[in-house]
Amino acid sequence: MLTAEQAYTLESISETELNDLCASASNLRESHWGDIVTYSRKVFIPLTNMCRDTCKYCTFVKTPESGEANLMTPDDVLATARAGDNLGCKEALFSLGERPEKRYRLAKDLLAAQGHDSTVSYLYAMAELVMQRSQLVPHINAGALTENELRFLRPVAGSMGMMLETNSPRLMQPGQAHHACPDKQPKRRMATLEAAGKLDIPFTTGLLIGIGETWQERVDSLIAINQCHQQYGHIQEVIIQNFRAKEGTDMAGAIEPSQQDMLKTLAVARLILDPSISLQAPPNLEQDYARYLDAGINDWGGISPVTRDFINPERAWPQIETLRKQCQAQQLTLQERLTVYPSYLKSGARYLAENVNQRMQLIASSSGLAAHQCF
Ligand SMILES: O=c1nc2n(C[C@H](O)[C@H](O)[C@H](O)CO)c3cc(O)ccc3cc-2c(=O)[nH]1
Ligand SMILES: C[C@H]1O[C@@H](n2cnc3c(N)ncnc32)[C@H](O)[C@@H]1O
Ligand code: MET
Ligand code: SF4
Repeated sequence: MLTAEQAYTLESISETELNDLCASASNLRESHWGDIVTYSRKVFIPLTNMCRDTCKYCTFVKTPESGEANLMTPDDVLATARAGDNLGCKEALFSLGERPEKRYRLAKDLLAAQGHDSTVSYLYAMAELVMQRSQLVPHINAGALTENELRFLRPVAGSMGMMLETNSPRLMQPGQAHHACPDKQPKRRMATLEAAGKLDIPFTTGLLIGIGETWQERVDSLIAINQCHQQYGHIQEVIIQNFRAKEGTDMAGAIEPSQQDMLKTLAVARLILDPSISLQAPPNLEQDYARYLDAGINDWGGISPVTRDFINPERAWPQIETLRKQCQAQQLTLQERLTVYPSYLKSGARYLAENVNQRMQLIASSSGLAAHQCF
C-alpha cells in the first residue's frame, strides 16, 4: 500500500522506476484478482444530452440552440435495450446530462410531454421500463445526486456510478474545466459518494485525468475515494479515464495525458486503493491499451456490440475477440461480468433491493457467469 506522501514523490520518475511501480501494481492485481480481467457487455442509453453544466472537455452536452438537444422517448429506450438483449448484453448504461430542466425550457417541455417534471423522475421510469420489458439491468451514471434521489433510484438499478473527476475545487475557478458547473463541485461529488455508501449501493467512481489538476491533487482524489470506501465498503470499481481533447470545446487545444502518465496513475491507483476495488480503464481511449494490463488494471468497463461510446463517439470499441487476445498474450483471461461485481452479488440482500437481487441471481446463473465468480 502506498501513502499519500509516498505517492507525491512519484510525480516525475524514470522509465525504470515506472516499470518497477507497474510490477508492484500488477503483482497486487494478481494477488486479489488472479488472472481474470473482466468487461461488461452493455448498451449505452444517453437519456438526455442536455445538461445544466458546461464542462470544458465535454462534447456529449448539447444546447437547445444547437438543434441537436434531445430527450430519448420510451420507444427509443426500449429499442436500444431490445437490440442489446438480442446480442447478449446484460447491462443498460444510463448516462445523461444533469438537471437540464433547471436551465432549459426545452428540457422542461420534453419532460412534461412524457408526464414528468424532473430528469431524475423520468430516469426512474425509463430504468423501470428496461427492467420490466428487457433482460438488461440498469447501471445509472447520472452525476451528482442527493441521498433521497439515490434511495429513489435504487430499486431500478443494479449499480450506480458517478466519476468524482477530481476533488480539486481549484478547477471550479474561471478559465478552469469545471467553471460554472454546479454539479462538479467536489463537495457535492463527495457527498454523493458518501450518500451511496450510507445506502449500500454498489458504486463506480473514478478520475478524469489531464483536465488541469496537479499530480498532488490527483493523489489526494484517490485517497479521498479510498477513505470513503474504508468507511462504507461500497466502491466496487474505480475508473481512471484519460481526457481526450475534442474539437469545438474550450479544451480542444489542451494537452492530453501521455501513455506514461496513464500507466503511472493506474499503478498508483492500484497501490493506493483497497485491492478489492476493481481498477478499470477504457480500452477505446488509447491506441496501445494492452499496456494498461502492465499497470495493474483488472477491468475494461462496459463494451458494446450495439451502441457507440456517446461520450467519446469518435473512439470505436475494440472487438471483444481482440481484447481477449490482448489479455491472453499476457497470460490473462478475459471474462464477462455483470454490472454488479461478484462480492456484492453474494451479499445481495445488503447491497441490492430485493427485486434487483432476484433478477441478478437469475441472470448470473442462467448465463453461467456465477460459476466463474469466485474472486
Ligand atoms: O462507455 C462509457 N462507459 C462509461 N461508464 C460505464 C462503464 O463502462 C460500465 O458500464 C460500468 O463499469 C459498469 O460496471 C461509466 C460508468 C460510471 O459509473 C461512471 C462513469 C463512466 C464513464 C463511461 C464512459 O465514459 N464511457
Ligand atoms: C462519463 C464520464 O466521461 C468523462 N468524459 C467527459 N468528457 C470527456 C473527454 N473529453 N475525454 C474523456 N472523458 C470524458 C467524464 O469523466 C464523465 O464523468
Ligand atoms: C455524460 S457525462 C456523465 C454523467 C454526468 N453528467 C457526469 O458528468 O457525471
Ligand atoms: S461531463 Fe456530464 S456534467 Fe459535464 S457537461 Fe458533460 S454531461 Fe454535463
